[in-house]
Amino acid sequence: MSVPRRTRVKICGLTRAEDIDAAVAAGADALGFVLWPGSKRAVDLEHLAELSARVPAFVTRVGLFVDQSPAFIAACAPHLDLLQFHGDESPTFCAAAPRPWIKALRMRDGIDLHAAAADYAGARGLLLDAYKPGVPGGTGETFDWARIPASLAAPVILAGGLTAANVAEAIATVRPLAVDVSGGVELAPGIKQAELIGDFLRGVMAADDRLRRMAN
Ligand SMILES: O=C(O)c1ccccc1NCC(=O)[C@H](O)[C@H](O)COP(=O)(O)O
Repeated sequence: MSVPRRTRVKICGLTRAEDIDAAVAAGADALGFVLWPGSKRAVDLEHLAELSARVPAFVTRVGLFVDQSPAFIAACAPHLDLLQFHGDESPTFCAAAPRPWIKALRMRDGIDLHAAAADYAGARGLLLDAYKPGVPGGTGETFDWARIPASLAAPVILAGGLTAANVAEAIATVRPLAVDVSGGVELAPGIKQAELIGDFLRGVMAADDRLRRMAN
């Protein structure tokens, strides 16, 4: 009988060395750095280089962009392992990326996830996030996880308003490849709290353990 895989965890919106250390120590699989200057969690290229150098092997460094130039993305790429396109980037734009990439899709009413999965077939995953008009991401809001079809032909990274309190239900509902959190583990935008990060990772591990017990 197959054993449910471990749910991967991305901690996003990191701006401080101590928060990188806390996320790595808690067992995060990926760390997200927001390169979009309109975010309160944004880092610039120089800061990215400094923070990226602190990330150990086997932890994925994710750079997050919103409709930014290929030249800027190329300048950031040496410090990143994975690109997250969080704007209206076309499949052609994404396919030209200098690194493996994931596409963020904001769950606005009427979105056709099957069509999007076909359009962005080159993505290493689809990050499904809450939709809030005028706010590209980091909303701190959830969406109806039941809207995600189990048959979606793409690895799902679930995002949007996740916390230690709701992540188990999110995993049981969606059974995503990974979960992504930003606001749910911070005291203020870009300022993470180690205890909240630990609580979140423990919530993910408890959810996975429960699914394993159910499978046996
Ligand atoms: O985090 C931001 O400030 C942000 C700004 C603009 C585009 C995307 C942004 N974050 C993308 C992420 O991957 C977040 O982790 C995701 O939206 C979930 O955020 P939250 O609801 O706060 O957990």
